[in-house]
Amino acid sequence: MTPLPDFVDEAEIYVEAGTGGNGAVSFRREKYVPRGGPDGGDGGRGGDVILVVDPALTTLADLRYRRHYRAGRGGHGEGGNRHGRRGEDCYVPVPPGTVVRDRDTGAILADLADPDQRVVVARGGRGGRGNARFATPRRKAPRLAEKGEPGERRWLKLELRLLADVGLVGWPNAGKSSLLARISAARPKVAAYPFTTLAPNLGVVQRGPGRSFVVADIPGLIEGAHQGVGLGHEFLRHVQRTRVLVYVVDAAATEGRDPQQDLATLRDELEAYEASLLERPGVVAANKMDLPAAAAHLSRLEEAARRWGLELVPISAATGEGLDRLLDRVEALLARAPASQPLPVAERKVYRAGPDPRRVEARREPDGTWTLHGPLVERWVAMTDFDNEEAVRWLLRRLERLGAEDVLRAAGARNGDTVRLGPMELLLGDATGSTDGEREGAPAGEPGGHRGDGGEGGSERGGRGETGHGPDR
Ligand SMILES: Nc1nc2c(ncn2[C@@H]2O[C@H](COP(=O)(O)OP(=O)(O)OP(=O)(O)O)[C@@H](O)[C@H]2O)c(=O)[nH]1
Ligand SMILES: [Mg+2]
Repeated sequence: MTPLPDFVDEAEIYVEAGTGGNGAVSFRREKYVPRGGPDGGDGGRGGDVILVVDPALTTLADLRYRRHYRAGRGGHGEGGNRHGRRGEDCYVPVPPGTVVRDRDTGAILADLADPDQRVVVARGGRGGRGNARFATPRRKAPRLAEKGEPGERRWLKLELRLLADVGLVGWPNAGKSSLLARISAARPKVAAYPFTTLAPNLGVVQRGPGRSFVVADIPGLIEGAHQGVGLGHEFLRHVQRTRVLVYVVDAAATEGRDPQQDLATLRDELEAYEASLLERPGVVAANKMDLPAAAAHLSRLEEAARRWGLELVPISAATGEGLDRLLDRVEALLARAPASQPLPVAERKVYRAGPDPRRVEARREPDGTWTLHGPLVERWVAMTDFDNEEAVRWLLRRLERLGAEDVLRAAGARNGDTVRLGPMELLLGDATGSTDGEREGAPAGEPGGHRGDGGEGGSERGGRGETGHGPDR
């Protein structure tokens, strides 16, 4: 049998959410009160592992190199009813079209087709409750606090499926590849579709501005494919994702087969795999019409097609005859075909994450200073004790990871501009410069003022999947 083509892109990764922080055992200490009430805060929730669709990605190749993804642990609670901070989430970028399964149960967790979909695949553990929560009228001084719960962990199996609009199906040698080459090569604007590993089988057909669709040339179907014979299921799985089918039939019967029978068996195979495939809009391309033998078969093939409710277009991938008509027809079917259906998702535990909390915006205030906005930024700034040098440094590192400086500069901020973070004012400087250069940019009048930990050169960082390692994973 033909070896499996590099058609299915797969990867297995291990995801582990952060453990919740422990609750604290602590008692208030006040003057003249020998022993105050319990004031141990709760531990923070562990971070989640979140898959994020990144439309710039086209393969799962990156995930084969880095296989373990862990989110940060929640902070421990502290005295004074201070709760631990939430563990940092870990983001794993995946290409559109990624189907996510639990490796061990096989259950489909998500079908990530939308360009901005995000899904939590491992939830962080709950933080433990501090002893303040355990006080009762009878037990005023509880000496116990909960431990944080472990985060979810599991192995995932990721599969990249084609998201082609049109699938070319047919017997080996019917001329599917020739057809694809022809409709892709005939127009100079056609670009190789960027799925590198899948490139030989995918083409973008561009019929005019804004009128393009993706065609998949699917390896030849043979009888028994639905049982896994030949490329079997691999192939049929991809057919499932297309919206329109083109049945490519060798009308000249060059292999000595009966074209009419070919079409019938083709339909049988599709039906046996999944009956609904028969209802998918389709058109029969009677290929090889340039060969004299073809004419004799045409009327019977046409009749068979009509019985299935399919229109037939005679073509020749060799000469180009009939291709415009075929593509017109395909376009018309696509216009009416429903968008491809996502796969049914098995597990309800998985939820869709909200909008990306990492997004940062820079705003220019009326007084000419800059401020940063975004869910994470705002939370962090609110959380930071600006009198604590360590805390401020922590905040700046976080902001650097989010690419805050790039955002500021993209928004028009220049060296020497002031950036306000809570009560602190920073001067934007040249991060690549020497330490001397950095001194220049030291904020004026800020006790123990800081700048973004300059040396780490922000823009390359904080990218793919590298985020989210908590402090003590
Ligand atoms: N005369 C003629 N030959 C054709 C035409 N289209 C394809 N062929 C020939 O038919 C043979 C098979 O073509 P392919 O395009 O490789 O067929 P395929 O359907 O992709 O085959 P598999 O990949 O094996 O499933 C090649 O020798 C082509 O040159 C056509 O319109 N006219
Ligand atoms: Mg081929």
